[in-house]
Amino acid sequence: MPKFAANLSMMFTELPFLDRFEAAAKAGFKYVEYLFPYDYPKEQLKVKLQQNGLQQVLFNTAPGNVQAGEWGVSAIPGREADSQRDIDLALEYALALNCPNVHIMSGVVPPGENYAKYKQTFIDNVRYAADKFKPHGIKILLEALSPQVKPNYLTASQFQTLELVDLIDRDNVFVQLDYFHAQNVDGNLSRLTDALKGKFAHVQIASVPDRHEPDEGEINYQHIFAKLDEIGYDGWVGCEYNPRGNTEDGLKWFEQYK
Ligand SMILES: O=C(O)C(=O)[C@H](O)CO
Ligand SMILES: [Mg+2]
Repeated sequence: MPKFAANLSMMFTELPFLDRFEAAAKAGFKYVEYLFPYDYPKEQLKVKLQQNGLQQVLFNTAPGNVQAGEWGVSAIPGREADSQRDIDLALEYALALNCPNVHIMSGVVPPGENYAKYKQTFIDNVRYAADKFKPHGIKILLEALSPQVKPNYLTASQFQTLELVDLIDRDNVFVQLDYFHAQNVDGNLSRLTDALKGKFAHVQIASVPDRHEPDEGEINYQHIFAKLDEIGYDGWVGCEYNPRGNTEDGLKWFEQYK
């Protein structure tokens, strides 16, 4: 049975961020993920996790200057120092929060820029991170984002991310398989899951096309969850969706998995 993690950046947004931990625990979650921890001291987040009996399973490196259109800097040529600073900070948080996975955000490649240069910059920066995280047993995750959500992100297809994982060639670097983006770009989700078997170490879910609860839309998540069990996937499944309304009211799909 999948181990579900509440995504506190998207779920329970009726509440201030720090109150979402308790809400997730009360709703029956044992695991949480969220985009960025950096607005809060790590000690404060650690207490929230402990108080509510939760394990943090994922967060991301810092996004850079979001107002200026950045969504990660690790692929941007000339920003290597910023990338390494973000990676070092992520490692500090991961150690303090005992978090087993960190997603390294690549960034956007503006049209007309030299794609190969961005790709190589990302490969170099992820290798830096992989070697720093390895002694601590922390996995690095790379994600493809569909153009509907983030146009011109370094990778849109799961297969582009898989190629990067192979080129980076470090045994603690994996694909973060977000089925919402995968359905938008690649489709054929059962075969895709087989093709990525052993190469992904975290999953995220949401309905397509509306990115709501996994009980509507064009993806049959009952089938996907059975597929993940069938291939022996033992990582977490992050609920990275925008609730249709009140978060708790939308959690009927989760009843059978508590
Ligand atoms: O947007 C997503 O799907 C994510 O998982 C990232 O963490 C942020 O882009
Ligand atoms: Mg995702």
